[in-house]
Amino acid sequence: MQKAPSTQHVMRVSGPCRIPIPVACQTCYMQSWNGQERTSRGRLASTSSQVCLVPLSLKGPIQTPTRSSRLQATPVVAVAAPERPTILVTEELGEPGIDLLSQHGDVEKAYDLTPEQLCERIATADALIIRSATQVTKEVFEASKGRLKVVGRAGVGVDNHGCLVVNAPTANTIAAAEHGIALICALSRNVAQADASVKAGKWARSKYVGVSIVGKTLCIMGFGKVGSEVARRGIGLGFASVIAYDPYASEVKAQALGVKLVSWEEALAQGDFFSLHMPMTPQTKGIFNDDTFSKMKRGARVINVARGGVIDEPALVRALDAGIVAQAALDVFVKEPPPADNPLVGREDVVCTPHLGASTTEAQEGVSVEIAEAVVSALKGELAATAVNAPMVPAEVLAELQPFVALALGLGRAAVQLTDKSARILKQSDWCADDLDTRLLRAMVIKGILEQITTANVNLVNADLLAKNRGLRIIESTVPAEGKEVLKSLRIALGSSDTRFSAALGTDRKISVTGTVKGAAPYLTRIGTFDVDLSLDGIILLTRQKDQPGVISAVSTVLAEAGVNISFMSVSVTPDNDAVMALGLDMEPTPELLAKLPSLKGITEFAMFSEKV
Ligand SMILES: NC(=O)c1ccc[n+]([C@@H]2O[C@H](COP(=O)([O-])OP(=O)(O)OC[C@H]3O[C@@H](n4cnc5c(N)ncnc54)[C@H](O)[C@@H]3O)[C@@H](O)[C@H]2O)c1
Ligand SMILES: O=C(O)[C@H](O)COP(=O)(O)O
Repeated sequence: MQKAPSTQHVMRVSGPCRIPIPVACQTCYMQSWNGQERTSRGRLASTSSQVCLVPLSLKGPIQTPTRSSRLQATPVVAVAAPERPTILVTEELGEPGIDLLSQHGDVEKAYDLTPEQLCERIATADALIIRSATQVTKEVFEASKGRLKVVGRAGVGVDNHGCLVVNAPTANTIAAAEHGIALICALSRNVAQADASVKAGKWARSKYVGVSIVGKTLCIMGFGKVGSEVARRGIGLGFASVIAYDPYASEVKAQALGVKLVSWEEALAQGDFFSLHMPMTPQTKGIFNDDTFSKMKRGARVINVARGGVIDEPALVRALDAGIVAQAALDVFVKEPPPADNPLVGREDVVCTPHLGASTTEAQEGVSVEIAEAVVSALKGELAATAVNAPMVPAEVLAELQPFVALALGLGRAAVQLTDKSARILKQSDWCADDLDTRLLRAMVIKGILEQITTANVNLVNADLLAKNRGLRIIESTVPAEGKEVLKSLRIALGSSDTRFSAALGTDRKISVTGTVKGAAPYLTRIGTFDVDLSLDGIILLTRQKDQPGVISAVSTVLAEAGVNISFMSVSVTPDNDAVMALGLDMEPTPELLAKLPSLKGITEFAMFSEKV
């Protein structure tokens, strides 16, 4: 790809920085590698925004994307970090990824394991990195006995194991699209068959007369990352028209690329070359069946670089035999590798490759880094942008919720340190309750509560399950607030008769703490019925006293004598002279110091909690 002479198109890096993933230009949707410079350690470097490198000649008509088309859904998850995790890699991974993983944990490469061997090895692994040949079954999760925290790549039904699954969703997009194009060309000109024939000593020129692409219609089935890149390249190849079927695709994106979105029936009736790019789901399983093939033009060509299971293989054999499908090119199969008796493999009218879509040097380097960064970030307890078994939160919403993540965690920690029972979360928001997807915040509240009373790693995947297992009932409600903010405040109420600080009881007799975000920092604004104003950071000492002269100085003197510095203070007084004082301390007071507090004049109770866990 050459540098465009002049363009204002800007590439936005949606993943964490420094991952060499292809990113889409926000204006023309062209994907390019986000960074071509190598750092001194050989890694690809990138910046968070850069100029689109796509030559203008390759760009489709330009449309301004809508707000929704710009929103990228981002799954977010945090898991707790083991000190030096063991990372088991069961399939070949690029060296840049291995290097990165080795900086954060002990990497064990163990290729070609049998399912039984995988179950044995998994018992000592905190993270597992796989490619498509490794099946992570229920047995594998059971054999891990809860030690496995994250699987890098893919998995089904793992939510109940509380194990996060992350993948590398973008780094092989271009490679797969290029393979699709390679197969279209190979198919139309019989490249593979002719090559085999020459190598077998033949010179069969008339046998391998091909068909031209010019004047034909390329039909993209599944207009996602790979599909749209095949479409763009298809236009460059000279197809007369490129159409796409994808019930969920953006019209704006299609228009920008010069692709016409059509119905299922129209697609089948109009396509000459069908390039399949939909994921394997219950809806797409065997979607290319007898009925589908019967609706195609006679002599259609089918290219599958997606998943073998979207084609009903016996139906494709019948369609080839009937001449409805003239040729097929298959990179993927229902069972991989295909068994020797798979009738498709031996046919002259079918070109096969062994699941090579992602197999370019560049893509594998990119994938290795993308997955390594995702696994390391998950193990470090950071928000994992490529989690696949976690709720999707649009990037824009995530940006607005982000400051509330620390608040939710802090309030959960604060509330449970004042008691420990079931929780009620009240959100004050200007957003309609249905629009406010706050599963992330709920998970953080649960994490704040549970991490003090269990050793379990709480994350977005397992939070609800762990809460349920601990008998922690979470009730959420939202009250309207004025303004445009996504959230104004959060109130956590814990139902308990077992109160360590009775001033924290609200009018509903529940331990309650309320907070907000000020300048991106979490603040506690109310404890029980007392208004406070303190940053949720570090060690906090709460005292309750009669509002009378000398109490504040007595407490500060005791602290000062022990060398404990007060970083901030907030005092709230009710009309009947009941007062709560909140003090931020630079260091944790000793038990001896705390024992002196009840004897100080006016102090009726105190509690201390830490926001450093
Ligand atoms: N052969 C390889 O080595 C290789 C490499 C990369 C990706 N893949 C596969 O290619 C496929 C596409 O990957 P991607 O990264 O573009 O995914 P993607 O999620 O970006 O795109 C998939 C698209 O399919 C659409 N879709 C979903 N259900 C559909 C349906 N019933 N009919 C039509 N369209 C439907 C979605 O709306 C989406 O736009 C996946 O199956 C992926 O596993 C294979
Ligand atoms: O799903 C994918 O990313 C592709 O099918 C590539 O699979 P591979 O990593 O096993 O080549």
